[in-house]
Amino acid sequence: MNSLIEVKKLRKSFGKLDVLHEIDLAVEKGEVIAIIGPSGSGKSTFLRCLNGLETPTAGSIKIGTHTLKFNGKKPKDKEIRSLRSQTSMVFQSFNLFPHLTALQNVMEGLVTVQGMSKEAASIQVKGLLEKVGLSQKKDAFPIQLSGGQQQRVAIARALAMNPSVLLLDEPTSALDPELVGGVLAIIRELTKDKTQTMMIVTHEMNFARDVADRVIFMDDGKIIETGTPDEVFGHPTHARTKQFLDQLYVGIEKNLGWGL
Ligand SMILES: Nc1ncnc2c1ncn2[C@@H]1O[C@H](COP(=O)(O)OP(=O)(O)OP(=O)(O)O)[C@@H](O)[C@H]1O
Repeated sequence: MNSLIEVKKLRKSFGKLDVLHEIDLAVEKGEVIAIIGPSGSGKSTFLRCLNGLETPTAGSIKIGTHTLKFNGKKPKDKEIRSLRSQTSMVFQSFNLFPHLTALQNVMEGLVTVQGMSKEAASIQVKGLLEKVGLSQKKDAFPIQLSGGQQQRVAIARALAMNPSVLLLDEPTSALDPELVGGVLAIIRELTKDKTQTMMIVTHEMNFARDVADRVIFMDDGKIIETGTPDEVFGHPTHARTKQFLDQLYVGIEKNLGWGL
């Protein structure tokens, strides 16, 4: 079958540090994938490779009809742009432009990357601010918004580009605990119509269990186990997955707040 995303033998090293080891993965259109795993296992690096923020050392990435092969050399700007045009990323730390309002932040890519007029862009994105519950805040600057509201603007901004795949890198990790639920609720809503392909790196296990079609457990730069949420959380087959989940459960028993 022709999958929307096909990653083959993807490797990434930073100098002598091998961070991703031959990752193979196919993702179907409309699939919601949650990527879990210990700190430093390469989850963010993997997402960053998918949208061209990091250049893989070897392997290939196909998204839609574009395939990029990596051989240690810097890819052409045109090739990177082709990856970027199909992916939008939501970062842990929002990364909004401080001098632009919420509405202007959401419009920015349409105007500067896609060359749309400001009038047309503002009409197109108004519905998106509504979707993330922020139409009342369209003229607010990031500093006037809570972290949760800023992240919701960042989600609207990512959606504005109409990406083939939405990449979310620990979207609630930088938020105060009371703001996490609101942002997760927005993402949960987005997963409901099963049209937007999404890959979400998260430490929120309950959330992953709820929204994902498939959970991927990464450790040490490899995909160790993949399956439905019930399979991975309920009946993990690999010892490392079990150990990781057991550690989380011990964390909860000690009330360390792992978001389960
Ligand atoms: N730009 C970089 N230069 C050098 N090493 C890096 C760079 N980015 C990441 N690394 C290293 O790559 C490894 C994987 O990091 P990565 O952030 O992908 O892990 P992660 O699973 O997302 O971790 P976390 O859950 O803590 O965010 C780590 O050892 C990290 O220090």
